[in-house]
Amino acid sequence: MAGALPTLTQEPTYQKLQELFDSQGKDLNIKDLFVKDPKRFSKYSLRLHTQNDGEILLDYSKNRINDEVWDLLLALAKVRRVDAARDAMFAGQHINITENRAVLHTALRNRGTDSVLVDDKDVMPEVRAELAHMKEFTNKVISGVWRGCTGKQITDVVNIGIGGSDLGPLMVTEALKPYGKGLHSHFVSNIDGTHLAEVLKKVNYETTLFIVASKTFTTQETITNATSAKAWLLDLAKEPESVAKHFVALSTNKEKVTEFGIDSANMFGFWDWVGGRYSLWSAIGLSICLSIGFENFEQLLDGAHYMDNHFRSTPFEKNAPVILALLGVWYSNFFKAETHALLPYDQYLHRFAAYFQQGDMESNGKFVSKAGKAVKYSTGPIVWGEPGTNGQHAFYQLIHQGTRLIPCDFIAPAQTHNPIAGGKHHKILLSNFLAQTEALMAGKTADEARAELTKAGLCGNELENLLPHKVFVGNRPTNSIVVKKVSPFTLGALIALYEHKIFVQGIIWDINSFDQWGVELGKQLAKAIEPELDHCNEVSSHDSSTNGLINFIKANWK
Ligand SMILES: O=P(O)(O)OC[C@H]1O[C@@H](O)[C@H](O)[C@@H](O)[C@@H]1O
Repeated sequence: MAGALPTLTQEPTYQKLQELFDSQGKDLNIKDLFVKDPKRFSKYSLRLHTQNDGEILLDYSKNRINDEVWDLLLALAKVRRVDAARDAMFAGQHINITENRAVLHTALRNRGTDSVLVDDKDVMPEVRAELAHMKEFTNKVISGVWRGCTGKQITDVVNIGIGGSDLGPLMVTEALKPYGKGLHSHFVSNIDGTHLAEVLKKVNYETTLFIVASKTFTTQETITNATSAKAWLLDLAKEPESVAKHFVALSTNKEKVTEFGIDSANMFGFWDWVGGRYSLWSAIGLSICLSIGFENFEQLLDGAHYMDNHFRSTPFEKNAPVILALLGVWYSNFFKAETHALLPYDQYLHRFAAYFQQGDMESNGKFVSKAGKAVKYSTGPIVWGEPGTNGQHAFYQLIHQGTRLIPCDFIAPAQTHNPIAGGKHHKILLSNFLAQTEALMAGKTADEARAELTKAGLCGNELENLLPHKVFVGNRPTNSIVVKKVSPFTLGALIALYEHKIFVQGIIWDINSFDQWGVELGKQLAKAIEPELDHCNEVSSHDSSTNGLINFIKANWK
């Protein structure tokens, strides 16, 4: 076993990167780099050939890197032993050290014949059995063999879950709407009664299937929502037996599922080595299966498996997740960029950024190293974004002319599922995507702006006053990821690409990307406050702000 690594900032390669950043890296200008090197695009882009869904292009040439920087970043991945860490994950080692668990969402989409060992046991037979159960159930519901308590066919599926038990299924179901098999999908996550109430207004109890999705089956929001949905059903159906026709559970906790009143025959299981935010590939994906059919779900798994193989077997310089991760480290740790924008130019991907807010921020939003020491460098960025072109008319102003550096990933499909108006919409959409990355990189100099204003007839003070506002400094970095079409396969590959990017960054930052203790404190305090809301007396046990808020609410909520 190799010895412990120095802390990141003591790592000689990191220190060399810092020197390089100070001496020249911070001043690299992407536009100049393109002028100097006509082959820059072919040098800093990758084309991944997939079996059946065309190529995936990753263009990372519009970044503030040159060969020297890039070689050192690649060297950093090597000295931080990303390869050994990756192999340990795929081998089922307990890399989630604070929970003493393996991290094996990759086993869920292991489409080959290889076995995957966790604590010396091959988990693949169980994984395949669970997939077979999901397939059987999906086919029964879609074909109408599975019927509601009054004999009617299921038309609506309501997934009740939160966090990883909601965001993935919701994002994928939305992204793959063109592959829908006819069932209407609904998602209830928020404890706010409005969420459930609004969904219940839209559905008929006789034709609705509720999926209670919770890894632990103890999450307060999910259990409360599921209990209210069950009460709604029983109120209308009258018969307790109706629950068996209208409720299924996705969980690792059989005991709690049974306690809730769902027959274990209607439970789809998974395992503690599947993290919540990596669980859409497991039984948690049942609502995806019901939306797009099991064959398409398998395509999603195939796409992710394709990316897993790419990540496992490709040298770092051609390895898409490693490339994205290193660029993120360059901007977070050296340029001190605080955020990272995900900008899909595809309306179907409108929840993509929201999904990776959990994927990235819950994984890498950590301030202590694996050894429990406070780190002295930035870890996970703030992830955000909206689909183009909506974002352009909202926050792109700040990306172009604000004072902060915001590295952006643009994601676009060459083909649309909706080529309406003879493809005009898609052509405009893609032109905007292409123009934005060009504009962010090239900017507009004062001379260019002056020439434009002069041409428009301005002169004198009027021109001089307006001029600085018309300048774009440019040099804003972007990655572009282009797929042929957003299909189940390409989406699976894209999601796995980002999962592995997050993994690589977690290794470089020496943090545990697989726990989420930071969500617990608020839950604990909420449990203490809840009974206080029932007391008639004013509350005085907290700080004066929290007391004031509680007492104001108590005085006004009834
Ligand atoms: O699936 P469960 O057990 O209901 O958990 C839902 C979510 O619960 C949150 O508390 C966690 O931060 C998430 O990671 C998790 O996905």
